[in-house]
Amino acid sequence: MTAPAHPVTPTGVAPLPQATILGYPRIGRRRELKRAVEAFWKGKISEEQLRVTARELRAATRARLVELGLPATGGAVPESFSFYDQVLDATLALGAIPSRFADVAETGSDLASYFALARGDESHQPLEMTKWFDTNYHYSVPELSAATPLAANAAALVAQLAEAAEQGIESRPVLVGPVTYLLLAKAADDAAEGFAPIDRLDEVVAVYGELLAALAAAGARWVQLDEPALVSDSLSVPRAEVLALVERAYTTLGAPAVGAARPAILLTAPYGDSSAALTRLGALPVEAVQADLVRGTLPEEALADGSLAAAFAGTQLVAGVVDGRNIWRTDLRAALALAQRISDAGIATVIGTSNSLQHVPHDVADETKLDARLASWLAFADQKVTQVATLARGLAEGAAAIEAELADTEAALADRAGAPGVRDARVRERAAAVTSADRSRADEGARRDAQRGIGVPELATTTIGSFPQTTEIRTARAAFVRGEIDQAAYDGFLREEIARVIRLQEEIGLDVLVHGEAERNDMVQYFAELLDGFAVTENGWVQSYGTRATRPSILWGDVSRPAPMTVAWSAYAQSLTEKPVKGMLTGPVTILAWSFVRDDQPLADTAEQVALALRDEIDDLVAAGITIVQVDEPALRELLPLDADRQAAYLDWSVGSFRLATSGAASEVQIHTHLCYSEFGEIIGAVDGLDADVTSIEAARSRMDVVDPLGDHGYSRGIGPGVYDIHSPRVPSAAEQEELIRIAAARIPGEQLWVNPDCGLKTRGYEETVASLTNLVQAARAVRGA
Ligand code: MET
Ligand SMILES: [Zn+2]
Repeated sequence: MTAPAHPVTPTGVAPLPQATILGYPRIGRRRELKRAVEAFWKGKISEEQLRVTARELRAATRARLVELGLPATGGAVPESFSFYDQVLDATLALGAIPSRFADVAETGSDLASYFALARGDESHQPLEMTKWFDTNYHYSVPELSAATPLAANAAALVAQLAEAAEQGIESRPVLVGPVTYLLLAKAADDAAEGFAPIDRLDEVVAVYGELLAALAAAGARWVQLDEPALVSDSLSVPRAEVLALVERAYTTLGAPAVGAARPAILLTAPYGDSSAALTRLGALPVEAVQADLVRGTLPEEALADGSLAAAFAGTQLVAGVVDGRNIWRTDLRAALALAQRISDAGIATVIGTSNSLQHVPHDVADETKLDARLASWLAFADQKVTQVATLARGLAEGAAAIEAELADTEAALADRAGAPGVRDARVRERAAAVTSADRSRADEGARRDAQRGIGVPELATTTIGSFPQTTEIRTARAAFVRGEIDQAAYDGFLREEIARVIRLQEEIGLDVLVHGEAERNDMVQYFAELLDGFAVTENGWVQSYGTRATRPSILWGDVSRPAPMTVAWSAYAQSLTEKPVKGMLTGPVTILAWSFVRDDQPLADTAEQVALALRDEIDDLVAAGITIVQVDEPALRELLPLDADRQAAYLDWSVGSFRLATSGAASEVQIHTHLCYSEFGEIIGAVDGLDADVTSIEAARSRMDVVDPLGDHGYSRGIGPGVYDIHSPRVPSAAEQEELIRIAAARIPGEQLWVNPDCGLKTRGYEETVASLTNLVQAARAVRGA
């Protein structure tokens, strides 16, 4: 026999089964992984013990997925485990250890270097962390230069495949794809001027080729490569170019060198609309392509004229019809109809999720305290897997085969639509009556004059709101939640805490004080618990980064405010001091961004309802003697759609909701807002559009970089660029903070400039906080005196 004339492609590999998901939560149903990893960091368990826990968790996940209906063989079960972060996993698989970590890589075990990259150590700053697409998940940013080593390391992926095989499961390894990996990476500090990580695409693709060969040798039938870069207009290269890069990478990966083998490739495009690219993706030499059909749409024309089917000849299309970003039961009939249309066009169709289920909690069944009726409308990860399996059966055997499930979901959806609280006539009438006058305040000059009475000096010093959340605060809250102390005792504790924080700020000499937010477990959940229309979960944890998880609230109904939420605390704080105390609220966009939000009406409508509740809260704060109110919108940038076409509409409603919340305030009331990041180039117009009297932003790490664009934009109201980086326990000296104030003062007039930290202080300890704020006040005084 002669050598094959063409590369060994996986022709003949069994197609992907008709049901799959892109990934599954990996922190464990009771956050087992978090506990094990943190115990390992503290030296309480050994590396081997941690590895055992991780292995058990992975085994339990695979078994659960099969139990829920994914086929055990054929690659339907994804390997989506990560000790910390999937982008960091790719960094290790590529051996792309930044040069500044070379010493760690030489000495430690793989796992030790992994965590050193993630968290840093005495001699290394950790990799930077930033938000993953438009989610609230944060990944570890790869750092590359032309010299960063690259060497395939498939050991972890191969080991997982073998574990699965031992369980009798043929699983599918998952990796962030090469184009997305490089577009999310940043140039290392030691990289040459002008170097961009994507310059190394061909080399990186070669390493992916080696990884695929190793997986094929270990018996993998399928591999999943995630390329969400395909749906984003917010990357360093235009979207059309991303597609061209993907074509270049996968043309190479799809046709390996003569004689080399690879698993079948599932290329995914989660988190957005890939419809414009789908025909070209189908034509690539890969065996399956996933499209997010929740956020995205189908290319209808190409579907109708047969060109989509032609491109997908020999390629399966994984229809992401089950929403991996939200917790609602899928409308199964609509999802089936959508998948059926693809299948009817002659395309081999697989039912899938829109993205990895890592963004939703494990299981509705773990919620014992949730209202049973609300629970019946929900689907967490496990329920979504079942839905995927059900839809696959419907697609294979016809709708009649799943009629009971279709009817059951329909009944739940109908029940939800008509349930009390989902639509509240009073809330709707009020929202319908909103006019543009409700979104505007007097002009800023008039406001400035009216606010002189508050008595704020030039270069006024303040903080962002929260003071350290001490163990005593957490202990008291936990005791209250468990019913061990009563409301009166808990309130008394909080009043003492507020009094202490006010005294402390007076001693330090700050100009505008805060009450410290000790009563808040979380800046969104606190409001969710007090507003109608929200529910909170017991075990609905979702990974935010590394071992950190949050429990987003569920916004299920029309939102209204049964009673004031913050007034008693703010009024009490104000009663203790002559200085102004800022009222402190979380804005509508941030409340939506950090909750699971109803999917039966536009986000814009929901934001209006939240805004109206906040508007009433501001009225009540002002009536209680508060003269400054801060409405935090740290998530304004995060919710910006990845799709450029949708950005203007988003900015319009998000700014509109903030203005609706704040414009009821008389000119004498000073409205502040806070955004905790500095890259707001694309949204600077929107930040201006909020029309807040004062905006505080993060700026210390970038050394006030943001001040110039603000000046260029002609920003004319108050601005507080942070001079104290609260992300580390380090105490910035007065001289250092003074220098930053001077950089800003060179560009921004003193009466516009505020002096404050980058963000809230809740994660800091008291000792460092007091020292840093004392230096901050001293720095401001030095600049004022000059
Ligand atoms: C993530 S922004 C935090 C703002 C809030 N007021 C705080 O100080 O904690
Ligand atoms: Zn912040």
